[in-house]
Amino acid sequence: MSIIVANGTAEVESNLKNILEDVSKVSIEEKNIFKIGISGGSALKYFTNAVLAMRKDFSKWKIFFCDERVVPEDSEDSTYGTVKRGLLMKNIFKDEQFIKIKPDLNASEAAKEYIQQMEQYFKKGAVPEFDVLLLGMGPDGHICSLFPGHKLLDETSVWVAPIEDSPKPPPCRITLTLPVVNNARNCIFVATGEDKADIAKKVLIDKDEQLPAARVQPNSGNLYWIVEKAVTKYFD
Ligand SMILES: O=C1O[C@H](COP(=O)(O)O)[C@@H](O)[C@H](O)[C@H]1O
Repeated sequence: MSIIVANGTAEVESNLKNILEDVSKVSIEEKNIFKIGISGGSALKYFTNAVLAMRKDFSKWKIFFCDERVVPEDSEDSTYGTVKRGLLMKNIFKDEQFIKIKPDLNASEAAKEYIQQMEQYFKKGAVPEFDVLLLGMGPDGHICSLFPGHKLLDETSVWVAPIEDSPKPPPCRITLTLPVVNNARNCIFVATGEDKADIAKKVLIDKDEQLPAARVQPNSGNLYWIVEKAVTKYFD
């Protein structure tokens, strides 16, 4: 595990940019495609700024969602909608580069349909291997839409699961499951702000596996934590 301590959010973004540039180059050289899963919330803002700072050809990128809220695309809660209102409009990516949910389905149907879309990009019968999963961590230690104490944390039978009782609104979402998260070639966390200091200590120092973020332990991939200095307040 690499913990990168950044002085402020601009440094968080530049570290993220550097890692994304390196790993996307490797994936494209090896396979002619780069498959990344992005998270919502604060991670999305850092992803957007990192991408905007890159001057490169993004045509080989395929962008999936680590989790998505089952809401209309024009809702502020829609992660795809937020991307669309930002990066797409700036002509950085084409719409067809995004593998997005069908928001008119219910959560259970949307999760099944998302798996079908993923099957076009990953080997059927094997756990999908993302090149990168960009992860955020909620103040309760949740990742994707996998919350502490929720039964979905132990879900191993599907790649993508529905959740209809998310403790954080909106309640209906779909999420990658932990076996998929831990099969990624690179998991990159970004965590900023003093309000994440307490949970970061529990995850990174105490390694409390009740917390979803502490259960991100890639099978053979790399784990990066890019944290703002304020997040490390209780590390000593
Ligand atoms: O609801 C969600 O929250 C987490 C964490 O968000 P943050 O704003 O505290 O960083 C996010 O990673 C996840 O994708 C999102 O759906």
